[in-house]
Amino acid sequence: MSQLEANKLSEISPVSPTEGLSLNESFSSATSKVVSRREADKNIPEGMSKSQWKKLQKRKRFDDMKQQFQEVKRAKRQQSRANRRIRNEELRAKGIDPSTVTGGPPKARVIDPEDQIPTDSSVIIDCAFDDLMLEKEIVSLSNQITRIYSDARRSKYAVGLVVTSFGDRLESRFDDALSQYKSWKTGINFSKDSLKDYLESQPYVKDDLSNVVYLSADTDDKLEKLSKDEVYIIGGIVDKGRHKNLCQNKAQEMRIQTKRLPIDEYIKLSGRKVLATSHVFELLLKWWEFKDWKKAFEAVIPQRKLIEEKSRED
Ligand SMILES: C[S@@+](CC[C@H](N)C(=O)[O-])C[C@H]1O[C@@H](n2cnc3c(N)ncnc32)[C@H](O)[C@@H]1O
Repeated sequence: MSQLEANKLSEISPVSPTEGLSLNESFSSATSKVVSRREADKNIPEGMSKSQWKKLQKRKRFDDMKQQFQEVKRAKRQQSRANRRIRNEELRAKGIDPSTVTGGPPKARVIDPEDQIPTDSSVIIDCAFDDLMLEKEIVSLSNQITRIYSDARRSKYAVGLVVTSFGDRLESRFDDALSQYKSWKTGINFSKDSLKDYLESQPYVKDDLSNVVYLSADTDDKLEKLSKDEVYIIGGIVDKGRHKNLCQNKAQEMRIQTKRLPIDEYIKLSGRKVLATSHVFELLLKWWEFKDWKKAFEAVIPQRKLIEEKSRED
């Protein structure tokens, strides 16, 4: 880090108004506030009631706090910008293009659907596992779906995107905290239908389901490439590995073929090679872009998890 950058960081380090005060200092600061409020009560302007005066003082305190809060926010923004600059410089020094690394520079803008290249393929996020998740996992899944929608709208390639079995706590979470989803008219279809009912209602799905692939980490069959006219299903669940074979078994019962991503070849993950729903979706989009798994993994999976080219060849 250059001295200039270090100076900048120390200048903007956010400190809350009471941070660094001892308990005694905080107490005496609070006590002095009460005293000064009493003092202030003596200054009630003529013609103003005590409650009007209190309201006015409260408003003033709120405005002061708001200003402090905004300053802290601004400082945090500046700090993360500075951090990003440093990180990008470090990546460039290693010969890595920061735009190819997750969490790199700002993402591409939303692309007009008219300008996206059609892949004639679809992705279904199967969300039939509401009762298997903890509350915080529902929150995580809803955030992942938001990210999936955003990635789909920024991708050069268009895929049909559907969420099936949309209901229960997942729907409530969207209604309560992510209600903007109701205005997502293009790019994603939230369907209450189960996976089975949805597939049956779609003319592009073959009767024998031969153009449908359920993605699962629990199969030996590798997904070598994506093809047009195919439907890829990703399990919409966050389970921290509690429910092994869940989607594999469901697909088998529905007579849908399963395929796994060719992870072993490209990333080092200890144990089962299970990725988050949103990462899998992003990988599919990147495959369409590069037509190459290696490049897709490099663009999506954090650098530290990628197997170095050399050790891979060894
Ligand atoms: C967090 S995982 C869910 C794991 C869950 N226990 C299961 O049975 O699939 C979310 C979904 O991402 C997809 N997925 C994750 N890792 C994968 C891999 N290595 N290959 C193919 N699909 C994968 C699967 O569709 C999976 O259901």
